[in-house]
Amino acid sequence: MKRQGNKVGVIGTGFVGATTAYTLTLSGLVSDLVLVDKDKEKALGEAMDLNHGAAFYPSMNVMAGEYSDLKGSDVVIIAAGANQKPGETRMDLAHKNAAIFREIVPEVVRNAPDAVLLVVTNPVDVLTDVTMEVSGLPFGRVLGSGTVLDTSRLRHLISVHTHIDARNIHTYVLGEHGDSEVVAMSLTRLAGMDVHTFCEKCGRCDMDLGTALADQIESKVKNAAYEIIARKGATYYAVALAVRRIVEAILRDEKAILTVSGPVKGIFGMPNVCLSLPAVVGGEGIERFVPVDLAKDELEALCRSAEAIDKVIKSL
Ligand SMILES: NC(=O)C1=CN([C@@H]2O[C@H](COP(=O)(O)OP(=O)(O)OC[C@H]3O[C@@H](n4cnc5c(N)ncnc54)[C@H](O)[C@@H]3O)[C@@H](O)[C@H]2O)C=CC1
Ligand SMILES: CC(=O)C(=O)O
Repeated sequence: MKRQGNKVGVIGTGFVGATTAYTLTLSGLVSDLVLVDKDKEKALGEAMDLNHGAAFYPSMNVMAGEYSDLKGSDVVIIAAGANQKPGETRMDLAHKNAAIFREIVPEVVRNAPDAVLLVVTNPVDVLTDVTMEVSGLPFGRVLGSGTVLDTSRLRHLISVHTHIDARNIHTYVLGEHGDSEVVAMSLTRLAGMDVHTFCEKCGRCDMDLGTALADQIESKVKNAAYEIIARKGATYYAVALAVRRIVEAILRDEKAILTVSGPVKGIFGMPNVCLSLPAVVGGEGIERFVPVDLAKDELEALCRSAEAIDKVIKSL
């Protein structure tokens, strides 16, 4: 009998995987959620805890399982592997997490050959590349959460300074989800206006978004993960919400524009790596990237970001 509704798998039920599972239970998007972790007791404990809230969220089956339980999944989220310790960069995780992905991805594809694979583990761009290579899936069916989180951080910070709802701020962080990412201030729009025009016309902001403030915001976006990890050891709430949003765009075939990570071969003369550009996301994952007009310095920074990712991929 055909299953009614959507089935999602989460591989890795640490801080990120478990919090993502929690956001999905609240979302009403999913009918079947399967949690897989090499630590089976951890996955089982998370499934039990989520099931005990079943009286308070829309009906769904949550189970801890094996890879074979992923059969029929529409989306499989991979959040397994090492996270950053204070002082570590995301790229420092590349070798150990690539080795983990070479174990996980064949199991996922064997059991859920029709699923869209959504990579969250860091370094997310490098591992999206590894997942594409190991899975052999076509363009779009493998995507990384990329800079959807960073873009949300940027929208929040602009919101704080302009007193405008973050959901009404259009802006993008592009490139690597990591140290070389590009805060594309030139693309920022509020009510159709660039930030300077908006601040001039609005007159109610406590500060104009001038260059000094834009630099401060850029630095805060880039250092956000380090700041949080130094204080509480890991980041997970905002990324889980970002992943929930990507899953929503896929399951509802939304054609939403999101800065997910995927292969950018042929765009701006960049090497063929995975990184984030605004992309149209629907039922089959990434449908296409949207060409954007960047300022010259942003385009140069984006190309440097692609080269930084390429260097790490070539070192694997
Ligand atoms: N893309 C993004 O925006 C973000 C990515 N992350 C990344 O997500 C990843 C997970 O972070 P946390 O949940 O904080 O780590 P964590 O250490 O809390 O959880 C990792 C989980 O992966 C499991 N695992 C390890 N090897 C496995 C394998 N071979 N098969 C199945 N499960 C396995 C572990 O048992 C553990 O439960 C890290 O790489 C982290 O850097 C974290 C925040 C944001
Ligand atoms: C850990 C990480 O990648 C982040 O919070 O951005």
